[in-house]
This record gives sequence, C-alpha cells and structure tokens, in this order.
Amino acid sequence: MAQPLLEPGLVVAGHGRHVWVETPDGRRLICHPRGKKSQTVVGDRVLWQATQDEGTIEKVQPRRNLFYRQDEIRTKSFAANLDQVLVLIAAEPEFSESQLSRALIAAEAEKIRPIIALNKSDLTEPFGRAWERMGIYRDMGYQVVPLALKPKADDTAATELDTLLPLLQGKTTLVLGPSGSGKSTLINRLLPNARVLTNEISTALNSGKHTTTSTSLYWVDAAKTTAVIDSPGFQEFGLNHIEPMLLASLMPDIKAQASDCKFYNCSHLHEPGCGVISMVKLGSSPHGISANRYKIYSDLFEELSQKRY
Ligand SMILES: Nc1nc2c(ncn2[C@@H]2O[C@H](COP(=O)(O)OP(=O)(O)OP(=O)(O)O)[C@@H](O)[C@H]2O)c(=O)[nH]1
Ligand SMILES: [Zn+2]
Repeated sequence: MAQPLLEPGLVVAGHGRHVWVETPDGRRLICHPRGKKSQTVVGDRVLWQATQDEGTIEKVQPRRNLFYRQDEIRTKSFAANLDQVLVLIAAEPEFSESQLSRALIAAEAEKIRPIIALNKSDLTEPFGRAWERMGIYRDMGYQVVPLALKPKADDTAATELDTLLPLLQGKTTLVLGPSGSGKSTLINRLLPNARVLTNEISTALNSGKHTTTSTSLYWVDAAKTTAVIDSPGFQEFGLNHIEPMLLASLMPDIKAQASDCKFYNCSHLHEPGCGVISMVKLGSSPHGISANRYKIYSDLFEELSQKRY
C-alpha cells in the first residue's frame, strides 16, 4: 500500500486541541493532533494528512522559538516561529512596568526582538509622562515607537501607521498588550477584515457552540509575507521555564552591571561586592538601575525560585 500523502501547512489559529491549518495554496481546514500528547500552536509549520473533510497533524517541524502564556494553574505554549514581538502600551490607562518588563523578558528568553509601541500620543500630557517613563527602556536599547492609532480629537496627521508599518514588513509579529492599550484598534487598522475572520475562526473551531476567541495569525499583505499574531484576553506571560539565575542576563540594565560582581554566581539580591546592588543606589542616572526595575528583578527572581515544576 502506498504511503499516505503528507501535505505541508501553517497553523493559523488554535483553540484547545483543534487548530486551523492553511495550505500553501491558501486553503484552510481543521486539523486534529495525532495522539494525546502532541501539541501544535499558532505559527507551527506542520505536515498533515487528509481525513474526510478534516485533517490529522502527523508532524510538527522544528520550531525557531516558542512563546508561553500562563494562568493561575499552568503554563502553556501558544505561538511559535516569531520574528518579533510588539508590546503595545498606551499613555492611558497607565501601563504596568512590571507587565512590560515581563513581556520583554519573555521575548529575550526566546531571543526574539521586542519592539515597544507607545499608543495615544494625541493625549499630550499623559503621553509626555509615559514617554519619559520609557526613557530607561530606550537607554537599554529597546526601540520605542510613538503611535496614535485612534485619536479622540480629529487629528488625522496623528493617525498614520507610517512609523510602525515598515517595522512589520516581511515579518511575523506577535502583538501583546494590556487591555485598553489599543490592540483591537491596531489589528482592525492593519486588517479591516480581522473581526470577520475572528468570527469565522471561532465558528469553525467551536462549531458555533461558544465564541471564545483564540490565538490567530493574520496576513497583513496579499503576498503573505507580513503576518501579525493576536492573542486576545490574556495578561500574563509564561516565565516559569526561566531559571532564576538566568534572569539578570535577560534584563539589559541589570546585565550591564552584573559583570562587576565579586562572586561569579551572584544572585544580585544580597551579596557583598555586587555590581548590580551598588548601581541601584544611583537610581535612574545614566548608568544606574531604577528602583522599580530592581524590584521587578528581585520579585521575579523569588517567583521563579518558588515555582519550579
Ligand atoms: N486617544 C486615543 N484613544 C485611542 C487610541 N487608540 C485607541 N484608543 C481608544 O482606546 C480604547 C481602547 O482601545 P482598544 O483597541 O479597544 O484596546 P484593546 O487593547 O483592544 O483593549 P481590550 O479591548 O480591553 O482588550 C478605545 O476606546 C479606543 O478608541 C489613540 O491613539 N488615542
Ligand atoms: Zn551581583
């Protein structure tokens, strides 16, 4: 008997154990994983085999990287093979530096370039304050892009996406952002049909039973070279897979001082002669570490030390 034909595909949406796979010629079909253990996530390149009108995933190609999210109970992978992560925050509501730092650490851990976009530049005063708070992140080398995705005032000049679009071109970008930062506005501006697609995906994957939104990959251009991945409604990134002793190397401001420590295995929490601790005292002077960032470091170190599973 001839070997059944395996076809290539890209996972473009996932919900529970069912995924939507897109074929190179643009067809989309529901696929189920083979066996209980195997798991596929959005962005996975797979080989699948047709079964009646659906498919079975036979093989997941090796991943370049993998991103995690976490809820109260467990950590789950949810997106793979990313070129970059766009962390969207806004002048209002005031963003949490802890949440921002966690997103940056998650990206660093997978060696994915993060871009920070600060939305609502039309809100002059809060934006000015927020832009200032971003100063230390710019000093760390992160690119921070100002945006006005949907200004309240009728200021059309400010609505341009010109600064952002070239950064997305030809890449697969995971868009992350806290509620209210303008993520839906961004997705809708990049792809006016996204909402329609979301409904289509929910219907396909849930047979219309309920409409829990899922992580989805959208093509921004007709040639399918530029993609954004949207993962609605989640707050926490899975960081539990990170060794606490690696944390400093994933935070550029801490890392820059960690070579000055007396002990090679310094945790930068209490050791004498610690290069990091001495720089915290300098606050956010050019080479200092802000008290806020150091607190984020020590809190997260503690968290990662406790939750080892
Ligand atoms: N002033 C101003 N308001 C904006 C801008 N971009 C988005 N908004 C508004 O901010 C609010 C939140 O935007 P959404 O796109 O719904 O934000 P979201 O991140 O998807 O939030 P959730 O729907 O809660 O996940 C909406 O009222 C938008 O109209 C902007 O550039 N300037
Ligand atoms: Zn140290």
